[in-house]
Amino acid sequence: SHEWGYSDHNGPDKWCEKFEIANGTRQSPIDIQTSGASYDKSLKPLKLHYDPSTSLEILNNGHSIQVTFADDDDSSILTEGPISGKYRLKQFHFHWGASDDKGSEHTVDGKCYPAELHLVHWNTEYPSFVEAVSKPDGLAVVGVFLENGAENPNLQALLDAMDAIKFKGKQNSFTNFDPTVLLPKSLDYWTYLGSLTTPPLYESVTWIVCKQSISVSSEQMKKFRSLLFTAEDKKDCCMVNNYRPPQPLKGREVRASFK
Ligand SMILES: CCN[C@H]1CN(CCOCC)S(=O)(=O)c2sc(S(N)(=O)=O)cc21
Ligand SMILES: [Zn+2]
Repeated sequence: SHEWGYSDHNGPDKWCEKFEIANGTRQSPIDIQTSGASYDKSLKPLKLHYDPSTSLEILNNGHSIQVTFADDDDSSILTEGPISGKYRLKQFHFHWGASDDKGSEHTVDGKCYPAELHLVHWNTEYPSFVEAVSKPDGLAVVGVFLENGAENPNLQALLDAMDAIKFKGKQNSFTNFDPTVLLPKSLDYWTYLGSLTTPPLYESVTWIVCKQSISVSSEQMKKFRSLLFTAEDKKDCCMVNNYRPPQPLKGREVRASFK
């Protein structure tokens, strides 16, 4: 089938042809206009407890690089913050640009970052991830901006694993990785109700976007850009610009956990 992607012929402007919800009322990402975000003192600090023994594999799924986690118990969970109940970590992945001036999905007062990390969690109120993924309160995704700066040693394990999964469909074991090392010092966040930023674009995500970024060097960004959208038997197409641009806010409220 005519698979969605990020090129002119199958990219974000075309997704509405197969996924009508692309023009829905709670689509993501958005531009976070800091002046429009209201401080909500009832918002709790984020509580993230990750067990490194739940990390399983690193995968090139043809859209991004993704690390998947065992989610058959509550070892790696997100609680508190803007959510009620417990959400289990399922996977994390990234979005990035062809150059350092773009690549993030969310923007802050119009500022783009070179990359954005998404930690995807599902609501254990539902029996499984697949059940949760399409429910209005099914997912909670923590977004972390990667900002140009010093080399980030905490990305090294990921970067070293990339050589072996250059092509779409490649995966390798990726055990004992603690995603906590990818979080910024401050867990101050903005939160709003949105969607998956890729097809099927389900409006099922409570977005939790960290105000503080983590660093990535230009050299490290070049490593992300050495990945391919394409499989080994196809013509090479560099995995870059795998981000959806900001979508209309349509009257939604964006709350801040900080003053
Ligand atoms: C490439 C497909 N990306 C999807 C895959 N999943 C959804 C589909 O699941 C079907 C059972 S997902 O819930 O893991 C997920 S979260 C995000 S994002 N960028 O909004 O954090 C995208 C996606
Ligand atoms: Zn994402």
